Amino acid sequence: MASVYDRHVDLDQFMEGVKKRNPGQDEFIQAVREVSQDVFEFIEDKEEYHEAQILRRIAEPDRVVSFRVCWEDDNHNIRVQRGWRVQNNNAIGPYKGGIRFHAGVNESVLKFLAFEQTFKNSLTGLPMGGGKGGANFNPKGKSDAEIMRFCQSFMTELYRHIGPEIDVPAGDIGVGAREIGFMFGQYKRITNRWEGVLTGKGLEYGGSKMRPEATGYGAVYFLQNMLDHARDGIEGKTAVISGAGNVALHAAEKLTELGGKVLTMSDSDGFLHDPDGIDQDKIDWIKRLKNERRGRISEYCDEFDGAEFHGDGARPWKIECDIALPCATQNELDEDDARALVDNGCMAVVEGANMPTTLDGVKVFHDAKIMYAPGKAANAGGVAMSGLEMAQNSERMSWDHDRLGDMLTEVMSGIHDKCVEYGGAGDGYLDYVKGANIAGFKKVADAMLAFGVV
Ligand SMILES: NC(=O)C1=CN([C@@H]2O[C@H](COP(=O)(O)OP(=O)(O)OC[C@H]3O[C@@H](n4cnc5c(N)ncnc54)[C@H](O)[C@@H]3O)[C@@H](O)[C@H]2O)C=CC1
Ligand SMILES: O=C(O)CCC(=O)C(=O)O
Repeated sequence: MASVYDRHVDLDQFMEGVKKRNPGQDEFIQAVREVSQDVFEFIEDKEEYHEAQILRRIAEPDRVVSFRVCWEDDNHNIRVQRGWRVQNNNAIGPYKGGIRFHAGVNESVLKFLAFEQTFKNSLTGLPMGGGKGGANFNPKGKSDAEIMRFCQSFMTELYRHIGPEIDVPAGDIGVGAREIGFMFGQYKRITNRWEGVLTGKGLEYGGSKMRPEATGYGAVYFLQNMLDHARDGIEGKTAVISGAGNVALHAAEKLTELGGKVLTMSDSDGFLHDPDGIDQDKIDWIKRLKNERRGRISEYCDEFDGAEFHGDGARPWKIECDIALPCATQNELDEDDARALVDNGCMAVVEGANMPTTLDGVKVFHDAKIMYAPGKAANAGGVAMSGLEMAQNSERMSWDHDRLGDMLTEVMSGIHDKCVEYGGAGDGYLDYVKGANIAGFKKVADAMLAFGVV
């Protein structure tokens, strides 16, 4: 048995070590395995990466901070939640990544997200390291005042760990413009500093145009690049989308604009199927439902004739489509779902969410040789726009919509190019997972080599 210090452990021995060091952290172990299988192949004949134990170091967060978040609900009950910030790696820039408020948040989920973010941020070409944070707080059904008190309490601890040159959080599930506003206000109050410490801010106080749209639009631009590469296009294609949040709605909007027909959207209660297509007017209605009335997606079927709701947490993957865009959460598309998509003729899967497909599901897509873009490549438009928000804050300027739109399309096609460069499978199939993993790894690894043993 090789020791953990042996620089020539194989993939299985490496993963045994990861499992031992991170007991019970299934999501984190899954994310490390997905990256490691490609990176091991890439570094096979590259002694410098083995010697410096680079992969082992990237898979060990620089630090994980956890803290108590105490707040008072509207009935004057004292509530206690746990908050975290995982600072995974800052080799190429300040830690950067969203904050998630969701009942299912735990250390494993945030470690997997921070690990993935490290490679994603590297792929954007911008100087950002990888981090992620959040709390096991369920915002569903909470009043605005409760959300404000929770955000203020969360920031009252988090502020000491972040800063524009240290770690710059943003939104993620359960954290949108409202929550970023409350957290930014509290940071400013505590520190007496106005600085670009968060991204996804409102336009009145340093936010970037295009940030709300960037993740969903970027995913569709990535799809466009994939289809171009295969000499095809979006016009006339049907799409199945999960989620009804920031990423899902903007992906639906851009797909519709480019001539695609969106058939489904979902939330944790289930999914709606609208065979007539969810057009821009319907998307605007869902935006108001989710962002203003904070209602459930099932209400759509009371409003629009011909749409059907599938409840009990049902997922939309059995609906026949050309394209699938999982845009809700991790592990929402398993092996059976993947098989249903392939059997129904789906030609491309593009991940708006982070790690929405299980490892067995990914294998189904690869075996069937359909186009499959992992989240770290396809949903990088959001964090790329956040990087541009940081740049605008640093130079005290605000760039216009067209300039930012052009930069977003350039970043997405740059990521596609990197996947093409590193993702060739030898038989003509383009393995986007391999391409994204290797290109994302190489930049971070080379920076770490330059620093020596730190
Ligand atoms: N907001 C951003 O800029 C980025 C978000 N992402 C990823 O995209 C995904 C969605 O994030 P956002 O749209 O920002 O969040 P959001 O909070 O705006 O929307 C999340 C959506 O997912 C649904 N959802 C949450 N948990 C679920 C569950 N257990 N089962 C089924 N549906 C569930 C919610 O009902 C909601 O429709 C996440 O995986 C996030 O990490 C990735 C890159 C950037
Ligand atoms: O904009 C950001 O900093 C983070 C976005 C994010 O959380 C993600 O890419 O998963």
